[in-house]
Amino acid sequence: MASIVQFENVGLRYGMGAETLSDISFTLAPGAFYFLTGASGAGKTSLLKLLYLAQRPSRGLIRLFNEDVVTMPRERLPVLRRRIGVVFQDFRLVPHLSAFDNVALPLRVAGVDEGEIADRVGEMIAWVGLGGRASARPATLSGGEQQRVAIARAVIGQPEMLVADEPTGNVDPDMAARLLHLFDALNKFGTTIVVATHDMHLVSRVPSAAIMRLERGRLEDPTGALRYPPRVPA
Ligand SMILES: Nc1ncnc2c1ncn2[C@@H]1O[C@H](COP(=O)(O)OP(=O)(O)OP(=O)(O)O)[C@@H](O)[C@H]1O
Repeated sequence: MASIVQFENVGLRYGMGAETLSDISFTLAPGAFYFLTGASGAGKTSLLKLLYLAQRPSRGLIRLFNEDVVTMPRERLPVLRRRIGVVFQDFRLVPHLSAFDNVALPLRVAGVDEGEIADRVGEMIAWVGLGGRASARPATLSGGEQQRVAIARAVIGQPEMLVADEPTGNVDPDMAARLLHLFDALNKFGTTIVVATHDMHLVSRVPSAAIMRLERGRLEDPTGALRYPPRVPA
C-alpha cells in the first residue's frame, strides 16, 4: 500500500521522565483525511511534532514521503518540511509582519512572483473572512483572527500534507465549519490532512475521515484507520 507517513514502534521521551508516546505504529495513505483525538495531555501535540519534523523520536522508525527521517542528516530535514503545511496550536505568526505578509511567506520562500502572490493571498484572506484586516499586525487581531491567518499561511502553498493542532479552538461554530470546508476542499485536491482536536462535534462533520485516538501516549484505532485508510481519492 502506498503511504505518505509510516511510524513503526515509535517512542518519545522528554528528558529522563517516562515515555510520553509509546509503541506508536500507523501508516497514513496519501490523500486521506485523519483526525487525531484524545484527552488533554494524551500526547497529540507531541505526535504532530514528530510528524512535521520538529521533534525526533527516542526510538522507532519514521518514514515521511518514503524517506527515513530518523537517520536523515539534520540539514536535509527542511527540504521535506517545506512539503508540509502546519497550523500550530499557538499560531506562531511573525509579529512584525501584516496578516497579508504572514500568509504570503511560504509563497515568497518558494519564489512565486509578486503578482501571483497578490492574487492568491488576497483570495485566501477573503476566504477566511479577513478581507478587511489584511494589513493588520498579529497583535491587533483577536485569537480567532490570528488562528485564521495561521490556517491561511499553512494552506496557501497547497502542501502535500497539512498538519493542524486544534485549528478551530478559537473560532465560533460557523467559522469552524467554514475552515473545515477549506480543509475538505484541499483534501479533494489530494492533500493528506491530519487534524488534532478534542472537539468530537468537529470530527462528526467529516464522516469519511479516519479517527486515531491517543490514550495516555498509546494509539487506539476506532475506525480501523491505521490499517485501512478509508478514503483515497482516485
Ligand atoms: N517539551 C516538553 N518537555 C517535557 N514534557 C513535555 C513537553 N511537551 C509535552 N510534554 C508533556 O507530554 C505530555 C503530552 O503533551 P502534549 O502536549 O503532547 O499533549 P496533548 O494531547 O497535545 O495535550 P493538549 O490537548 O492539552 O494540547 C504532557 O504530559 C506534557 O506535559
